[in-house]
Amino acid sequence: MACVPIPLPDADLAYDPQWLEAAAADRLLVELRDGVAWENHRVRLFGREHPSPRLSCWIGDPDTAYRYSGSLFEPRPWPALLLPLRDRLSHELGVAFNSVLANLYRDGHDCMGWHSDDERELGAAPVIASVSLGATRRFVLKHRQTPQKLAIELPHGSLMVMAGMTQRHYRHALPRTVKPVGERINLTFRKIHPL
Ligand SMILES: O=C(O)CCC(=O)C(=O)O
Ligand SMILES: [Fe+2]
Repeated sequence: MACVPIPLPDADLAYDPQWLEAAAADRLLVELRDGVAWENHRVRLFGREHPSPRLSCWIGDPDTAYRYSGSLFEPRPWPALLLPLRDRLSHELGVAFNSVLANLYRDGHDCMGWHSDDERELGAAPVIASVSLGATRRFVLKHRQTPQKLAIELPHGSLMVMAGMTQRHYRHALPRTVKPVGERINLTFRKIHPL
């Protein structure tokens, strides 16, 4: 299966429901869950710090420190198992990805609130390649100015690419769910331009 465009005004989205073969996705899920130094990053909301409702790890080349939600994250070195993934994405998308934010959603309570990946160090029109593993969760996008919305279920082994003006015009989120869902790991590969 190859990436197909998802039509959405003012956005540039492509999606492959089965970018990874099932066996490769299974292995990656287990190895990342057990091998990544998961941390509970703190996020600032209305001037107050809170533990974020998920576990995370910022991974990348040594010059990819990332300022996010009021904190500066120094990258952890690349685990060997992510290198073939990074190289395949860089090749397929023509982007020299140098970092990845890994998130672990332990169950349906874990989530990510509305945001755009529009930090200055990502540049004006970032390509963000999002690989999902484990439980299927709903990913939602909402236009900043119009009622335009999109919801898509991201299954095990899928790839969602956000490019062009997507971050400028849309926010996205991974909502909480009351359905009983298992663990999910999401990897968002990025290219940081050191400032
Ligand atoms: O978990 C997801 O699918 C979204 C993650 C995300 O938006 C991010 O890491 O910036
Ligand atoms: Fe994001």
